[in-house]
Amino acid sequence: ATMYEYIIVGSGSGGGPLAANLARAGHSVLLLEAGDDQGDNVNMSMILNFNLAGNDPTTRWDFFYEHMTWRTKDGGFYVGTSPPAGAKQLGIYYPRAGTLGGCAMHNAGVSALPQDSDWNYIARITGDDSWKAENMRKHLIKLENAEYAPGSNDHGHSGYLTITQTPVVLANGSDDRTFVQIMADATGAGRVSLDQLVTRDMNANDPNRDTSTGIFGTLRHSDSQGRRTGTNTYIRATVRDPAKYPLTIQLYSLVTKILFSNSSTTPTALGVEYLQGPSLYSADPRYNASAKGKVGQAIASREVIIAGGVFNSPQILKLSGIGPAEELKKFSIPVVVDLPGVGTRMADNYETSIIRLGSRDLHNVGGPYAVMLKSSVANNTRDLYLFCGALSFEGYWPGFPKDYGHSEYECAIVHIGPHSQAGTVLLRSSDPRDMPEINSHFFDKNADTDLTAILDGVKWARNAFDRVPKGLGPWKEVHPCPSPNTNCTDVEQKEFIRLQAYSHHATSTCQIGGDNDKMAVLDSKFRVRGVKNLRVVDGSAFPKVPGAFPVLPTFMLSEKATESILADIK
Ligand SMILES: Cc1cc2nc3c(=O)[nH]c(=O)nc-3n(C[C@H](O)[C@H](O)[C@H](O)COP(=O)(O)OP(=O)(O)OC[C@H]3O[C@@H](n4cnc5c(N)ncnc54)[C@H](O)[C@@H]3O)c2cc1C
Repeated sequence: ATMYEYIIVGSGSGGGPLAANLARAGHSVLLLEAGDDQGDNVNMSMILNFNLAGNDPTTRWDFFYEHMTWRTKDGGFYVGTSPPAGAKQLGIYYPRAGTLGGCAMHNAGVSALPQDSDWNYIARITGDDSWKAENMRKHLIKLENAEYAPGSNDHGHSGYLTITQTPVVLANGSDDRTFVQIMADATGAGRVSLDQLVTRDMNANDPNRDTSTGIFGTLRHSDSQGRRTGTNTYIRATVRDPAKYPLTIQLYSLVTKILFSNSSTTPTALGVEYLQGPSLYSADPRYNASAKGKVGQAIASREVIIAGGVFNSPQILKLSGIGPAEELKKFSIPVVVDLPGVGTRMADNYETSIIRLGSRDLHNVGGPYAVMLKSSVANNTRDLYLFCGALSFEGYWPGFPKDYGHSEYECAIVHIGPHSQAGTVLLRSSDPRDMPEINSHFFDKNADTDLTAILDGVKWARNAFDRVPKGLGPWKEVHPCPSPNTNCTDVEQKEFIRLQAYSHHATSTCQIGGDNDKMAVLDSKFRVRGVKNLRVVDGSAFPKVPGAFPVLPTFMLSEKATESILADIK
């Protein structure tokens, strides 16, 4: 097997930039990625094609949680709570991307900072002040190229992650202007101009940022031509010059386990074993059980870094003997370290939507724009992120989204910081090609408080919608209170939200935590507890889901890990 200084498993927003950064610092890196490179596929490369990207079989990894999506007898899909006879339950569809660049290649690209309190929480539980929000902004400045904020010293301008604001064109008399005006009035924006509102910087370096509410522009990791930036573009730019940057990318390589040396008292990661071949993971819609792949090994002289994402990083650790001993024994996996926290305490945002159909087609409606709110149960900071526009987004199922025609208008509502953090990723078998069993346990704790927050968002949007002038309205509500039943109760609406809530922001299955926390998987420098030369660097490392959207925080986490890893060499 060839030897590299670092082996990184997975090229998402955690692993991808880390591989590029370490190579740019002069270290030899092998980046192993199960998928292939679809960077030139326009579904992926153009950010506003994100719905096509999410459905593209060349990058899709299809995971399912408990309830909601069913396979019908005729081979189709049913989504809902009254499946037809004979349908087989699949669960909530939870898309991921198995491709060079990971989910940052098919996500909607919304790039929002987490709350400062999310960073400060990590500093508090670990005693490592380098995680404090005031110390994390430098990572944003290093990685971003904030095209939307030229000249601002609070933002970076030479990083790999170009961020732009999706324009909302407020032509006089357009329906967009009417909607934004209605929303502005509902937020009490007063005399602030609409153009100012739709370009407000949600990532401003403002001590009051997390308590500010109202309308903001939508930031995305793409350039002004709409081209997606981030993982794939940064990796490609780095590998283009192999003489300068010693980065090797090996695609179609599904890592099956970490190899350890037992020569010292602490197990030490030496390298990895993988299977080489296309579509070897069963979440891939092109998976063929009879194509087994070719076994290979790679050795790391310094470290192995796992960055397989929130479902795969805990699976890889467990398959390698790091996880709850009881579970590993069940599958006859020799225990390297009994770490009970691996694959537990999974966190997520909850998302729902209010969708309405106007009385006529909507004209010139673009967007979306963001509305940040504080619900009646918020603790001081804003806890709802709404994105509103002429769209219909009700969660995921293969083939999403449903098109309700040209009169559709929606506010999708993301709940920041829900209480429940009880999701699990459990092995189904010891076969690395099997998907793990995933259970979100949404609304497991303080459910009514979270449901109240989300319902506040629904009611706020409904109230705003009701202000539209005649001609645009009257509306027909698709949900949560389907017309003509405009009198549905809070209990009915909460039940709808509870059943229908979806998400795509799962984190925290290999959490950073304090030394006294038995469930902590990582220390504050991303090192896996109980072993040497092994770290996890991806969304699974967050102890809580960061803010309303995890991708920008994960890019920042990757910079933080770069700093920690390079510091350990000196
Ligand atoms: C449809 C969708 C829309 C989203 N929209 C947004 C948004 O607008 N804004 C936002 O902030 N967030 C959004 N997210 C979430 C966000 O994109 C993810 O949280 C983030 O990209 C996760 O990064 P990661 O590095 O943790 O993991 P991933 O991006 O999942 O990367 C993991 C990588 O590891 C590879 N891998 C896994 N197992 C193995 C193995 N055994 N061997 C080799 N390689 C392996 C995978 O192929 C993948 O490339 C969205 C997610 C989805 C699915």
